[in-house]
Amino acid sequence: MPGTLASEYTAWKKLQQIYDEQHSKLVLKDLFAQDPDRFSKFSKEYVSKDDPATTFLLDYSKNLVTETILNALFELVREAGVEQERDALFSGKHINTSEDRAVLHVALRNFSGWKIPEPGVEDVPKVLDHIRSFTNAVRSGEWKGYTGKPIKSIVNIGIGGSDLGPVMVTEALKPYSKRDLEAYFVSNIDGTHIAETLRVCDPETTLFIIASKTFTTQETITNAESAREWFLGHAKDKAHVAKHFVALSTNTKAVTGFGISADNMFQFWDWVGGRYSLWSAIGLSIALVIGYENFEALLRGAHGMDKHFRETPLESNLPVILAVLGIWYNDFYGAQTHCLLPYDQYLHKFADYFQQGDMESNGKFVTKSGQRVNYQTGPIIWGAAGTNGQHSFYQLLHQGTKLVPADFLAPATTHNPIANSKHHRILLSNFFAQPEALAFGKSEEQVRAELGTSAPEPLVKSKVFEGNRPSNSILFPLLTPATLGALIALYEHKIFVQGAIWGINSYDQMGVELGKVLAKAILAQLEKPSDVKGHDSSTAGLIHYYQKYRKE
Ligand SMILES: O=P(O)(O)OC[C@H]1O[C@@H](O)[C@@H](O)[C@@H](O)[C@@H]1O
Repeated sequence: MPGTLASEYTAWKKLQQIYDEQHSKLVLKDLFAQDPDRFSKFSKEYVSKDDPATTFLLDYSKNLVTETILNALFELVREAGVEQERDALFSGKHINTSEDRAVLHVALRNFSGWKIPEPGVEDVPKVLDHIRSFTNAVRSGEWKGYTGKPIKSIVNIGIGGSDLGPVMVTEALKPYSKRDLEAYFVSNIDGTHIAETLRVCDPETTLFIIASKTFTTQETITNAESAREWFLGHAKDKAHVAKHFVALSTNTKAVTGFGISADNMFQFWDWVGGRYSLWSAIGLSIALVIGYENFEALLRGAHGMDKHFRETPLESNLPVILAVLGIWYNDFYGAQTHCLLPYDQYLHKFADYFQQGDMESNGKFVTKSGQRVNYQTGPIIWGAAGTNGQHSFYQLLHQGTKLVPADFLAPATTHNPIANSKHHRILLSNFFAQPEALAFGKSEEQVRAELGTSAPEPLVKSKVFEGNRPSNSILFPLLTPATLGALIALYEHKIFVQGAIWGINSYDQMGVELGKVLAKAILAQLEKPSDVKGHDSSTAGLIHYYQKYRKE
């Protein structure tokens, strides 16, 4: 319930007691040995009600849980009022309380006609139509640049939620992309990012997409201004901007002020959070790259998961299951991080994307009612595409001193079955082997048997894998737009459930503000040492050192 600290719930206290009494006895090897049905009990197949081809298997049997623990976790979900909060989300209640906003990314992919009484929702189909017609015009070559040539490159200029979703999805769905349309993404204020991008672009055939919800973000506006300057350096006439610059924003005034006409603006609304915005106009670059039909399939895939989340009882509700498992490790085992490990090169930006999705949503220490929490909230999200991670940080996952719960994701079939799918079989053998190794390890006896009795003791010890390290596995037939949509929505709703249990507002991002304000003040002081005022000696010392070397 809003206003209650999670640690005050009866179910939370019960979970603490269970943890204290049982955790040393929760050994995966034993749990599997004791119950031959463990896999079938603790795995679920998702099949979209709208499209049975959108399906995946979630195996959560390799977690340090029993039915009793899961039941206590579901009790926690009920006691925290997550179901009521979920209904509030879908009905457009202003659950982003600090900003007094609805949270309606689900309205951007609402193919069931759910009634959501929030201004702007009725305009969603109009914007989708705008995306469709513009995308078709650019992809067919009908949309021409200022010298009459079709568009060959698009440059999305945006940061955070206005960058990471399009980057992740266009990478993930590359097999569906128009290969003769190059897509670039410029986010960093570091001039290197825009400079290196412009170096390979031709002003006659490049379309700039300025993606910013607020249209005030310093990085994006500065990069957009530099892009416009570069463009006008070639095109000369300002009238040509209309053929080469479009904007994705909620802020019409700032967009037209920048010189982009309202006709070239794709609208969205303040109820779309930046990190939940790839489904909105922010997804224009995705639609351009994969085509409108595939973009819609992505949205439909997500909508299927919305339905599942809204309608499925807690015990079978996949986002809820992932959320409570996360809570169990984060709040009772004291795990600090959560690892996302897609065994799919196309998903190599998946962890980066959910780093913002999860950490900006749930990295909060006050509840919605302003109390300081006395428990851990959002985990640190990290990860890499398999098998690269195996040759890098998996050492710590297997033998380090930290508990790192992990999600493994993989497609059963590949878009690139080269060498008769030999690569893919090797990839998948690793996808199956790693969770097994993490869970069951290798005992000292096994090591001794392998090395023989004369093996030095330190060598034996160094080869032991304690095991008992938990993971989820998600296996899907093929990475299609709809499957990707379902997977993203799965994690979005997981984040929602966790935030609701912790009682925090998952939809504001106050923590990004202070640094921005300080940077603004410092920017005005960078010229002369005598301007540097009001800082601690460390910050002042750093600025003074910079000033010794600064060049125009
Ligand atoms: O889309 P705009 O408004 O440029 O914001 C871009 C990003 O800015 C950051 O400071 C965060 O607030 C993110 O949530 C947001 O996605």
